[in-house]
Amino acid sequence: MSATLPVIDVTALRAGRAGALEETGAAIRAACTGPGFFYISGHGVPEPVIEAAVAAAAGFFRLPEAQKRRVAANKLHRGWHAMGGALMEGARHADRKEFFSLGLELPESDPAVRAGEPLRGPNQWPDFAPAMQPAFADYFHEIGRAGASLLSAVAVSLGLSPEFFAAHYRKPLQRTQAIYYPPQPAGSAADEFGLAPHTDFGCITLLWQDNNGGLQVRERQSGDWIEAPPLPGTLVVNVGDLLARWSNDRFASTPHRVLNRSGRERFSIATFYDPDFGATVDPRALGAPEAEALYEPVTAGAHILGRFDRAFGYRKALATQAAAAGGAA
Ligand SMILES: O=C(O)CCC(=O)C(=O)O
Ligand SMILES: [Fe+2]
Repeated sequence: MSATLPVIDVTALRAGRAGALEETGAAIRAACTGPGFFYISGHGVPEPVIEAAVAAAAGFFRLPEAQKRRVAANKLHRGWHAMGGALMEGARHADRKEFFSLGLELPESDPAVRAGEPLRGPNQWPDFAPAMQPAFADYFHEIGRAGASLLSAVAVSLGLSPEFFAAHYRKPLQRTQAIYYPPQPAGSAADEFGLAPHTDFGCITLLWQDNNGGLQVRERQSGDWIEAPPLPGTLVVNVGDLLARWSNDRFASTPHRVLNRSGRERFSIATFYDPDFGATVDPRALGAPEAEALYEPVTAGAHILGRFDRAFGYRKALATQAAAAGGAA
């Protein structure tokens, strides 16, 4: 018998109906202390916004590599990440995926950018794929609203005021990534994946996936990999390491992976809805008594950068360049 992940309708939550925070919060608590994964329906991201983003991404990924390389990921993590650039911790093979990453659009004049806060600044839009900017700016905005609304119920599910997270999400480190998975080649090894088993780095992830399937989640009790199949009109939501840590491990950050055996191109859009760079993530702030706190406080930015440095080839290259520049000086 295959286990199924819960579907939580967030329509009432978004509408601000009486009792919705508590009801949705209870369902979220059950899901996050259980499988660590759930679906949301009624998320409010308009279907045309999703369709436009997916169409733009498909067009972009099908362009020649030489063209995509013109927006190769910069040190702000913005732009195109080529196949082979991401190696999950503990994996033997790099992921068989490409992705395009954007974040909060901040002008060079923004105080955080001027202060040199890592990962902050403008997005890197491909002028040769002009549909990308309008489509993904819209998607980023809409999915961010869905994330903020969801977090109000997550806060209640943790016994906090609904506004708790908003104070830590003034300039969120939200990263939205359009991902392209080519079909898994026949005869590939058992440890080759579109996306190798991993846990997400940040707080909460909202994922749109196409109809091809391929996302698998590790069931916590059995250790079995179960499918998280596409369900029309839903997003998949999961807890990341930073929220597990904040919750003092009351919430589970569950390993998951992608294996695109559909024989077709698979597209998804993952949004890591993460807090301000300087947000302090401390289980004590969520009520863990000092004697029971499992983790030291960490800033969201330091944690996420640390995980980036271990997973992404472009960051290793940057570190090598910086070391070489330092050595030459
Ligand atoms: O593409 C998917 O279905 C999953 C993406 C994911 O888990 C990630 O990007 O962290
Ligand atoms: Fe993930």
